[in-house]
Amino acid sequence: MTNERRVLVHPDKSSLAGAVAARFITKLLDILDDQELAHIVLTGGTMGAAVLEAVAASPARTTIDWSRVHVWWGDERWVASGDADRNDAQADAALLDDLDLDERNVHRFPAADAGLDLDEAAVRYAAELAEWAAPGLEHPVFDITFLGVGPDGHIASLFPHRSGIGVTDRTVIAVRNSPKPPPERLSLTRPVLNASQRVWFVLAGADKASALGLALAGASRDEVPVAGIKGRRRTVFFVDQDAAAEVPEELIARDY
Ligand SMILES: O=C1O[C@H](COP(=O)(O)O)[C@@H](O)[C@H](O)[C@H]1O
Repeated sequence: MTNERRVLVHPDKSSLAGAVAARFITKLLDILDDQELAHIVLTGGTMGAAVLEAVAASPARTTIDWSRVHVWWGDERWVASGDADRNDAQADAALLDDLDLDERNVHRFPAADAGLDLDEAAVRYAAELAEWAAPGLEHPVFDITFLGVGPDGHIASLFPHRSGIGVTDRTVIAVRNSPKPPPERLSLTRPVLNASQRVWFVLAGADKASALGLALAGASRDEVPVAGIKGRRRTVFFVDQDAAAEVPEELIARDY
C-alpha cells in the first residue's frame, strides 16, 4: 500500500460531497469490521458541512453502528456553545443530531462559555485526547481525519506564517489573532493530525486552486500549512474541478 498523495477530482461541489459521503460510509463499515471502535476527526468549513449533509441524506448511513464511532474535531472557533459559528454546531445541524451517537463519544472542544480561558480549554481537550490515547501516544490514532483547506492553505486552525503549524510539543494549541474570524480558536497540532491512518482533504471552489497547486508543487508548510499534513496510510485530496485547476495533470485521477 502506498501513502502517496492522491487527488480525486469530481465535477462540482455537490457530486464531490456525495462521493466523499459514500466513500466515508463504506470505509467506516470496513474499519468497524476490523476493530471495535472508530475514531473520526471532523472539519469545519463549507465542504465539512456539505459532506456531513450528504451522509445524512444517504440511506446507507443506517448500516453503520454509530454507537462504536467516536467523533472529534480538528479545530474549533472560540465562541459560545451552540453558536452557529462553531464547527460542532454545524456538524450537529448537518448530521450528528440525526445519529444515534452516545454523547460521551462526541468529543467537543470546550466552548467560550464553559468557564475556562482559552489556554485552559486547550489543556482540557489535550487531557481528553490523552484519555483515549493509543499506546505510547498522547492521543488516539484517528482512523479518518477530514480536513478542509482555506484559500490561504490553512488546515484546522493552523495558518500560514504562524507558529502553530510548527508546534510539535503539544497536542492542542490555543490560537490568537487568527487571520480568519473569529480571532480566537483551538486546534489540534500537526503531529496529531499526521498520526492519522487516513487524511481526507475535501475542498471545492476556484479560491482553493492556488493553495492546492502550491502544496502539491512542494511549497513549504509555513507557506501553505496543508503541505505539512500526511496520513500514515492514505492521504487523499477530494476536490472539484475548480479547486483542481492548478494541480499537475499527472497527479489527477478523475473519480467519475
Ligand atoms: O475556519 C475554518 O476554515 C477552514 C476552511 O473553511 P472553508 O469554508 O474555506 O472551506 C476549515 O477547514 C476549518 O475547520 C475552519 O475552522
